[in-house]
Amino acid sequence: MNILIAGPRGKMGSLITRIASKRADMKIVAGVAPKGRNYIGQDIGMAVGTGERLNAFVSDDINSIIDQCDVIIDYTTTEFSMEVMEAALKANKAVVCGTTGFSEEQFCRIEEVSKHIPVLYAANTSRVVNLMYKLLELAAKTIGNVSDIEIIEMHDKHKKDAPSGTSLEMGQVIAEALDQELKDIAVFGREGRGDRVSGSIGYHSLRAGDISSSHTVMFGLMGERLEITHHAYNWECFAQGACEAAAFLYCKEPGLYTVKDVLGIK
Ligand SMILES: NC(=O)C1=CN([C@@H]2O[C@H](COP(=O)(O)OP(=O)(O)OC[C@H]3O[C@@H](n4cnc5c(N)ncnc54)[C@H](OP(=O)(O)O)[C@@H]3O)[C@@H](O)[C@H]2O)C=CC1
Ligand SMILES: O=C(O)C1=N[C@H](C(=O)O)C[C@H](O)C1
Repeated sequence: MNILIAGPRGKMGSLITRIASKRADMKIVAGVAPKGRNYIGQDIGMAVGTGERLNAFVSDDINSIIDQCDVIIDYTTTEFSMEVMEAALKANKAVVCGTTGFSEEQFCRIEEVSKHIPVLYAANTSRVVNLMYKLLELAAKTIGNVSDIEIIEMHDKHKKDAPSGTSLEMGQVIAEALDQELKDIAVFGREGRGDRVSGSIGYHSLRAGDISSSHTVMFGLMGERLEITHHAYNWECFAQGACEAAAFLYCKEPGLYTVKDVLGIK
C-alpha cells in the first residue's frame, strides 16, 4: 500500500517513516510538511535522517500529492490534521490519525468525515495501552463506585496538549463502565485543594524532560489502592501501532475505526 506521511520531521512522523520504510507491505510515496521548511522538496529518507533515499519527496501542498497514496498517517497538530481530513475526504483516501488535543467540534467533524472515508482515530496506538483500557473497564465495573479515581499522566516538556489524549480516552472508558458522562465527573487541576468529590475522576498532568509517556490510573479505597500503569520508554510502540493501523485500514469500507478493531478487542 502507498503511504503518505504527514509531518515527517516530527517525533512521531520520523519514527513512522523509518518503520514504514522497512515494511514489505508499505511504500512511502510522499511526505507533507509546513510551508517554508528547508526540507521541502528533499527526499523524505534524507529529510528524516534515515541516510537512505526512499525516492519519495516532501511537499508543502497535500492536495498536489494526495492522489499518489492509499493511506495517510498523520501525527501532527489539530489544525493541520483537520486540513488532512478535508483533503482525504475530497480525494477519497484513508486516514490514520493519532494527533491529540481536538475540540469536541473537531471530533464531530472527524466523525462526519468518517461516514465517507475510512478513518482510524486513536489517541494512543500502543497495543498494550489498548489492553490497559480493558483492564480499566474491568476495574471500574468492579470497584469504580467505591473508589476515588485519579489519572496521573507524564510527558515530555514539549507536549502541547494537557491532559493527554490517552488520559481522556481512559476517563471515557471508566465513565462508560460507570454509566456516566465523562464531562459530568472529570475534575481538572485540583492540585493543592482539599475538595475531592466522591464519584469524580481527578486529572493530573506532569511535563518534564524527555518522558515519552506514562499513565497511571489509581482506584483509591480505604486501607488499600489499585494502580494500573503503562510506561513507554520511547515512542516506538506508538509508531509501530500507527503502521499496524495503516495496514488494517487499507481497502476498508468508510467508517470510524479504533485500535480495538485492529486488535480484535471488543
Ligand atoms: N496516538 C498516539 O499514540 C500518539 C499521539 N501523539 C500525538 O501526535 C501529535 C504529534 O506529536 P509529536 O510527533 O510529538 O509532535 P512534533 O511537534 O514532534 O511533530 C509535529 C509535526 O507536525 C508538523 N506540522 C506542523 N504543522 C504542520 C502543517 N501545517 N503541515 C504539515 N506538517 C505540519 C511539524 O513540522 P516541523 O517538524 O517542520 O515543525 C512536525 O513535524 C501530538 O498531538 C501528540 O500528542 C504522539 C505520540 C503518540
Ligand atoms: O505526545 C505524546 O508524546 C503522546 N501523546 C499521546 C497522548 O496525548 O496521549 C499518546 C502518548 O501518551 C504519547
